[in-house]
Amino acid sequence: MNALAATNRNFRHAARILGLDAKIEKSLLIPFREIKVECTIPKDDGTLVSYVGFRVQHDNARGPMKGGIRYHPEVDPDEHQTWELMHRLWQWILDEYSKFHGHSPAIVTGKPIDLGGSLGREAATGRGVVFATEALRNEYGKSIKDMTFAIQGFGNVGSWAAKLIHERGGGVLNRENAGKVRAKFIIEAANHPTDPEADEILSKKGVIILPDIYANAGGVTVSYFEWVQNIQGFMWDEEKVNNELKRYMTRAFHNIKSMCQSHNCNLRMGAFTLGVNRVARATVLRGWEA
Ligand SMILES: NC(=O)C1=CN([C@@H]2O[C@H](COP(=O)(O)OP(=O)(O)OC[C@H]3O[C@@H](n4cnc5c(N)ncnc54)[C@H](O)[C@@H]3O)[C@@H](O)[C@H]2O)C=CC1
Ligand SMILES: O=C(O)CCC(=O)C(=O)O
Repeated sequence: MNALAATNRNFRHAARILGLDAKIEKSLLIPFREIKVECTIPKDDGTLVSYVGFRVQHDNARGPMKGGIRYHPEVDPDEHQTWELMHRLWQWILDEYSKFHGHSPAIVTGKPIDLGGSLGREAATGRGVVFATEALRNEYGKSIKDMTFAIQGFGNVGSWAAKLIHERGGGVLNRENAGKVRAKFIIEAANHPTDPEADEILSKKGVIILPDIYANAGGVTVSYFEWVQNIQGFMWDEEKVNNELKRYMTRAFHNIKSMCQSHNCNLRMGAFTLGVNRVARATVLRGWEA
Protein backbone atom coordinates (compact mmCIF):
# COMPACT_ATOMS: atom_id res chain seq x y z
CA MET A 1 0.00 0.00 0.00
CA ASN A 2 1.49 3.38 -0.92
CA ALA A 3 2.07 6.11 1.67
CA LEU A 4 -0.95 8.20 0.62
CA ALA A 5 -3.36 5.24 0.76
CA ALA A 6 -1.98 4.19 4.16
CA THR A 7 -2.26 7.74 5.54
CA ASN A 8 -5.84 8.10 4.24
CA ARG A 9 -6.72 4.78 5.85
CA ASN A 10 -5.28 5.94 9.19
CA PHE A 11 -7.09 9.26 8.80
CA ARG A 12 -10.45 7.52 8.21
CA HIS A 13 -9.87 5.23 11.17
CA ALA A 14 -9.12 8.29 13.37
CA ALA A 15 -12.23 10.07 12.03
CA ARG A 16 -14.34 7.07 13.03
CA ILE A 17 -12.81 6.92 16.52
CA LEU A 18 -13.56 10.65 16.95
CA GLY A 19 -17.08 10.31 15.52
CA LEU A 20 -16.27 13.13 13.07
CA ASP A 21 -19.11 14.58 11.03
CA ALA A 22 -19.06 13.03 7.51
CA LYS A 23 -18.88 16.44 5.80
CA ILE A 24 -15.91 17.54 7.91
CA GLU A 25 -14.21 14.20 7.29
CA LYS A 26 -14.58 14.63 3.55
CA SER A 27 -13.41 18.24 3.55
CA LEU A 28 -10.31 17.40 5.63
CA LEU A 29 -9.38 14.54 3.33
CA ILE A 30 -9.19 16.72 0.23
CA PRO A 31 -6.09 18.95 -0.03
CA PHE A 32 -6.72 22.69 -0.06
CA ARG A 33 -4.45 23.20 -3.10
CA GLU A 34 -2.27 21.13 -5.43
CA ILE A 35 0.07 22.98 -7.77
CA LYS A 36 2.01 21.42 -10.64
CA VAL A 37 4.92 23.46 -12.02
CA GLU A 38 7.36 22.93 -14.85
CA CYS A 39 10.78 24.52 -14.51
CA THR A 40 12.96 24.92 -17.60
CA ILE A 41 16.60 25.52 -16.72
CA PRO A 42 19.65 26.12 -18.98
CA LYS A 43 22.43 23.59 -18.29
CA ASP A 44 26.16 24.44 -18.32
CA ASP A 45 26.44 22.99 -21.86
CA GLY A 46 23.78 25.45 -23.11
CA THR A 47 20.97 22.91 -23.57
CA LEU A 48 17.65 23.29 -21.76
CA VAL A 49 16.28 20.78 -19.30
CA SER A 50 12.77 20.67 -17.92
CA TYR A 51 11.70 19.43 -14.47
CA VAL A 52 8.18 18.87 -13.20
CA GLY A 53 7.42 19.70 -9.56
CA PHE A 54 4.35 19.35 -7.35
CA ARG A 55 3.28 21.32 -4.33
CA VAL A 56 0.45 20.09 -2.16
CA GLN A 57 -0.87 22.42 0.54
CA HIS A 58 -3.24 20.42 2.64
CA ASP A 59 -4.90 22.57 5.26
CA ASN A 60 -4.32 25.98 6.84
CA ALA A 61 -7.11 26.02 9.42
CA ARG A 62 -4.54 26.18 12.24
CA GLY A 63 -2.07 28.55 10.59
CA PRO A 64 0.48 28.71 7.79
CA MET A 65 1.29 25.49 5.93
CA LYS A 66 4.80 24.11 5.65
CA GLY A 67 6.27 20.98 4.19
CA GLY A 68 9.42 19.11 3.36
CA ILE A 69 10.94 19.31 -0.11
CA ARG A 70 11.51 15.95 -1.78
CA TYR A 71 13.79 15.21 -4.76
CA HIS A 72 14.10 12.13 -6.89
CA PRO A 73 16.49 9.81 -5.05
CA GLU A 74 18.82 9.52 -8.03
CA VAL A 75 19.33 13.26 -8.43
CA ASP A 76 22.68 13.13 -6.75
CA PRO A 77 23.69 10.13 -4.69
CA ASP A 78 26.94 11.67 -3.43
CA GLU A 79 26.32 12.95 0.11
CA HIS A 80 28.71 15.89 0.04
CA GLN A 81 27.44 17.14 -3.31
CA THR A 82 23.85 16.70 -2.12
CA TRP A 83 24.59 18.89 0.91
CA GLU A 84 26.15 21.54 -1.34
CA LEU A 85 23.22 21.32 -3.76
CA MET A 86 20.65 21.68 -0.94
CA HIS A 87 22.37 24.78 0.42
CA ARG A 88 22.59 26.36 -3.02
CA LEU A 89 18.92 25.58 -3.60
CA TRP A 90 17.79 27.05 -0.27
CA GLN A 91 19.81 30.15 -1.05
CA TRP A 92 18.25 30.35 -4.53
CA ILE A 93 14.69 30.09 -3.13
CA LEU A 94 15.50 32.82 -0.60
CA ASP A 95 17.12 35.11 -3.23
CA GLU A 96 14.32 34.74 -5.80
CA TYR A 97 11.57 35.41 -3.24
CA SER A 98 13.49 38.31 -1.66
CA LYS A 99 13.88 39.99 -5.10
CA PHE A 100 10.13 40.61 -5.15
CA HIS A 101 9.29 40.90 -1.46
CA GLY A 102 12.47 42.25 0.21
CA HIS A 103 14.72 40.15 2.46
CA SER A 104 12.44 37.33 3.69
CA PRO A 105 14.46 34.60 5.44
CA ALA A 106 11.35 33.01 7.01
CA ILE A 107 9.99 31.75 3.67
CA VAL A 108 12.30 28.72 3.55
CA THR A 109 13.79 26.65 6.38
CA GLY A 110 16.78 24.35 6.67
CA LYS A 111 18.98 27.26 5.55
CA PRO A 112 22.70 27.47 6.28
CA ILE A 113 23.30 29.18 9.67
CA ASP A 114 24.91 32.21 7.98
CA LEU A 115 21.73 32.81 5.98
CA GLY A 116 19.38 32.68 8.96
CA GLY A 117 19.22 28.92 9.54
CA SER A 118 18.69 27.59 13.08
CA LEU A 119 21.36 26.12 15.26
CA GLY A 120 20.45 22.52 16.04
CA ARG A 121 18.42 21.84 12.84
CA GLU A 122 20.91 19.37 11.39
CA ALA A 123 20.65 17.05 14.42
CA ALA A 124 17.01 17.89 15.22
CA THR A 125 15.23 14.89 13.71
CA GLY A 126 17.62 12.37 15.31
CA ARG A 127 17.52 14.32 18.59
CA GLY A 128 13.71 14.42 18.47
CA VAL A 129 13.69 10.63 17.95
CA VAL A 130 15.78 10.26 21.11
CA PHE A 131 13.49 12.60 23.13
CA ALA A 132 10.47 10.63 21.87
CA THR A 133 12.18 7.37 22.87
CA GLU A 134 12.95 8.77 26.33
CA ALA A 135 9.31 9.82 26.80
CA LEU A 136 8.17 6.30 25.82
CA ARG A 137 10.75 4.59 28.01
CA ASN A 138 9.80 6.71 31.03
CA GLU A 139 6.32 5.17 30.74
CA TYR A 140 7.92 1.75 31.21
CA GLY A 141 10.29 2.82 34.00
CA LYS A 142 13.46 2.18 32.00
CA SER A 143 16.17 4.43 30.61
CA ILE A 144 18.04 4.38 27.32
CA LYS A 145 21.16 2.99 28.97
CA ASP A 146 19.28 -0.23 29.89
CA MET A 147 18.49 -0.89 26.23
CA THR A 148 19.99 -1.97 22.93
CA PHE A 149 18.94 -0.33 19.67
CA ALA A 150 18.99 -1.55 16.07
CA ILE A 151 19.02 1.45 13.71
CA GLN A 152 18.12 0.92 10.06
CA GLY A 153 19.61 3.61 7.80
CA PHE A 154 22.62 5.71 8.73
CA GLY A 155 22.09 9.05 7.03
CA ASN A 156 21.15 12.33 8.73
CA VAL A 157 18.47 10.95 11.07
CA GLY A 158 19.98 7.51 11.81
CA SER A 159 23.52 8.73 12.45
CA TRP A 160 22.44 11.51 14.83
CA ALA A 161 20.08 9.16 16.67
CA ALA A 162 22.91 6.59 17.03
CA LYS A 163 25.36 9.22 18.32
CA LEU A 164 22.91 10.60 20.88
CA ILE A 165 21.81 7.12 22.04
CA HIS A 166 25.48 6.16 22.45
CA GLU A 167 26.09 9.34 24.50
CA ARG A 168 23.23 8.26 26.80
CA GLY A 169 24.81 4.85 27.30
CA GLY A 170 22.46 2.86 25.02
CA GLY A 171 23.90 0.02 22.93
CA VAL A 172 23.64 0.25 19.12
CA LEU A 173 23.53 -2.99 17.14
CA ASN A 174 25.72 -3.51 14.11
CA ARG A 175 25.85 -5.97 11.22
CA GLU A 176 27.36 -8.69 13.46
CA ASN A 177 24.80 -8.64 16.28
CA ALA A 178 21.67 -7.33 14.53
CA GLY A 179 20.40 -10.91 14.04
CA LYS A 180 19.64 -11.09 17.77
CA VAL A 181 16.92 -8.41 17.58
CA ARG A 182 13.61 -9.31 19.23
CA ALA A 183 12.27 -5.78 19.39
CA LYS A 184 9.59 -4.87 21.93
CA PHE A 185 9.52 -1.28 20.69
CA ILE A 186 9.76 0.22 17.21
CA ILE A 187 10.49 3.92 16.83
CA GLU A 188 9.53 5.09 13.33
CA ALA A 189 12.29 7.62 12.62
CA ALA A 190 11.71 7.48 8.83
CA ASN A 191 8.47 8.36 7.05
CA HIS A 192 6.03 5.49 6.59
CA PRO A 193 8.51 2.70 7.43
CA THR A 194 5.82 0.20 8.54
CA ASP A 195 3.28 -1.12 6.06
CA PRO A 196 -0.32 -1.20 7.46
CA GLU A 197 -0.36 -5.02 7.23
CA ALA A 198 2.96 -5.26 9.11
CA ASP A 199 1.58 -2.73 11.58
CA GLU A 200 -1.34 -5.05 12.38
CA ILE A 201 0.87 -8.14 12.71
CA LEU A 202 3.33 -6.34 15.01
CA SER A 203 0.53 -4.84 17.12
CA LYS A 204 -1.04 -8.29 17.57
CA LYS A 205 2.37 -9.54 18.76
CA GLY A 206 2.34 -6.77 21.38
CA VAL A 207 5.16 -4.73 19.81
CA ILE A 208 4.79 -1.07 20.78
CA ILE A 209 5.23 1.26 17.80
CA LEU A 210 5.99 4.95 18.20
CA PRO A 211 4.50 6.33 14.97
CA ASP A 212 6.40 8.38 12.39
CA ILE A 213 4.08 11.39 12.49
CA TYR A 214 5.24 11.91 16.07
CA ALA A 215 8.64 10.19 16.33
CA ASN A 216 10.35 12.04 13.46
CA ALA A 217 8.66 15.40 14.01
CA GLY A 218 11.78 16.91 15.63
CA GLY A 219 13.04 18.08 12.22
CA VAL A 220 9.93 19.98 11.20
CA THR A 221 9.62 21.31 14.78
CA VAL A 222 13.08 22.91 14.63
CA SER A 223 12.25 24.16 11.11
CA TYR A 224 9.26 25.84 12.77
CA PHE A 225 11.66 27.28 15.38
CA GLU A 226 13.79 28.57 12.48
CA TRP A 227 10.72 30.35 11.07
CA VAL A 228 9.90 31.75 14.53
CA GLN A 229 13.48 33.07 14.95
CA ASN A 230 13.40 34.59 11.44
CA ILE A 231 10.14 36.45 12.00
CA GLN A 232 11.38 37.61 15.43
CA GLY A 233 14.71 38.65 13.90
CA PHE A 234 16.38 36.98 16.87
CA MET A 235 18.69 33.98 16.96
CA TRP A 236 18.40 31.39 19.74
CA ASP A 237 21.46 29.56 21.06
CA GLU A 238 21.64 25.82 20.48
CA GLU A 239 20.81 24.99 24.10
CA LYS A 240 17.51 26.91 23.82
CA VAL A 241 16.66 25.11 20.54
CA ASN A 242 17.36 21.70 22.09
CA ASN A 243 15.47 22.49 25.31
CA GLU A 244 12.42 23.74 23.40
CA LEU A 245 12.55 20.64 21.19
CA LYS A 246 12.58 18.40 24.26
CA ARG A 247 9.62 20.32 25.74
CA TYR A 248 7.58 19.98 22.51
CA MET A 249 8.39 16.29 22.02
CA THR A 250 7.64 15.38 25.65
CA ARG A 251 4.40 17.38 25.77
CA ALA A 252 3.25 15.82 22.48
CA PHE A 253 3.91 12.34 23.87
CA HIS A 254 1.68 13.03 26.88
CA ASN A 255 -1.05 14.50 24.65
CA ILE A 256 -0.91 11.37 22.47
CA LYS A 257 -1.05 9.09 25.52
CA SER A 258 -4.13 10.88 26.82
CA MET A 259 -5.89 10.37 23.44
CA CYS A 260 -4.91 6.66 23.66
CA GLN A 261 -6.53 6.48 27.10
CA SER A 262 -9.70 8.37 26.09
CA HIS A 263 -10.23 6.31 22.94
CA ASN A 264 -8.63 3.02 23.99
CA CYS A 265 -6.37 2.99 20.95
CA ASN A 266 -2.70 2.44 20.07
CA LEU A 267 -0.06 5.19 19.80
CA ARG A 268 -0.52 5.60 16.03
CA MET A 269 -4.24 6.22 16.43
CA GLY A 270 -3.50 8.39 19.48
CA ALA A 271 -1.30 10.61 17.28
CA PHE A 272 -3.77 10.65 14.37
CA THR A 273 -6.81 11.40 16.53
CA LEU A 274 -4.90 14.20 18.31
CA GLY A 275 -3.95 15.87 15.01
CA VAL A 276 -7.24 15.29 13.17
CA ASN A 277 -9.27 16.52 16.13
CA ARG A 278 -7.25 19.76 16.39
CA VAL A 279 -7.64 20.54 12.68
CA ALA A 280 -11.34 19.55 12.69
CA ARG A 281 -12.03 21.84 15.66
CA ALA A 282 -10.26 24.78 14.01
CA THR A 283 -12.13 24.10 10.74
CA VAL A 284 -15.52 24.14 12.46
CA LEU A 285 -14.66 27.27 14.47
CA ARG A 286 -13.64 29.07 11.28
CA GLY A 287 -16.90 28.04 9.62
CA TRP A 288 -15.22 26.29 6.72
CA GLU A 289 -17.01 22.97 6.67
CA ALA A 290 -18.29 21.74 3.30
N1 LIG B 1 16.19 14.62 7.66
C1 LIG B 1 15.08 15.04 8.26
O1 LIG B 1 15.04 16.11 8.90
C2 LIG B 1 13.84 14.19 8.24
C3 LIG B 1 13.83 12.96 7.64
N2 LIG B 1 12.70 12.19 7.68
C4 LIG B 1 12.66 10.89 7.05
O2 LIG B 1 13.65 10.05 7.65
C5 LIG B 1 14.19 9.14 6.69
C6 LIG B 1 15.70 9.31 6.63
O3 LIG B 1 16.00 10.64 6.28
P1 LIG B 1 17.51 11.16 6.23
O4 LIG B 1 18.29 10.56 7.33
O5 LIG B 1 17.40 12.64 6.13
O6 LIG B 1 17.97 10.57 4.84
P2 LIG B 1 19.45 10.22 4.35
O7 LIG B 1 19.39 10.11 2.88
O8 LIG B 1 20.44 11.16 4.98
O9 LIG B 1 19.72 8.78 4.96
C7 LIG B 1 19.02 7.61 4.61
C8 LIG B 1 19.95 6.42 4.89
O10 LIG B 1 19.19 5.22 4.77
C9 LIG B 1 19.97 4.24 4.06
N3 LIG B 1 19.02 3.29 3.50
C10 LIG B 1 18.26 3.39 2.39
N4 LIG B 1 17.50 2.29 2.22
C11 LIG B 1 17.76 1.48 3.27
C12 LIG B 1 17.29 0.19 3.66
N5 LIG B 1 16.39 -0.47 2.94
N6 LIG B 1 17.77 -0.36 4.81
C13 LIG B 1 18.67 0.31 5.56
N7 LIG B 1 19.18 1.53 5.23
C14 LIG B 1 18.71 2.10 4.11
C15 LIG B 1 20.74 5.08 3.06
O11 LIG B 1 21.89 4.39 2.63
C16 LIG B 1 21.11 6.33 3.90
O12 LIG B 1 22.30 6.12 4.64
C17 LIG B 1 13.45 9.46 5.37
O13 LIG B 1 12.33 8.59 5.32
C18 LIG B 1 13.00 10.91 5.56
O14 LIG B 1 11.88 11.22 4.78
C19 LIG B 1 11.59 12.59 8.36
C20 LIG B 1 11.55 13.79 9.00
C21 LIG B 1 12.63 14.73 8.90
O1 LIG C 1 12.15 20.60 8.05
C1 LIG C 1 11.02 20.53 7.56
O2 LIG C 1 10.25 21.49 7.54
C2 LIG C 1 10.50 19.26 6.97
C3 LIG C 1 11.27 18.06 7.40
C4 LIG C 1 10.76 16.88 6.67
O3 LIG C 1 11.08 16.72 5.52
C5 LIG C 1 9.80 15.98 7.31
O4 LIG C 1 9.39 16.21 8.46
O5 LIG C 1 9.42 14.95 6.69
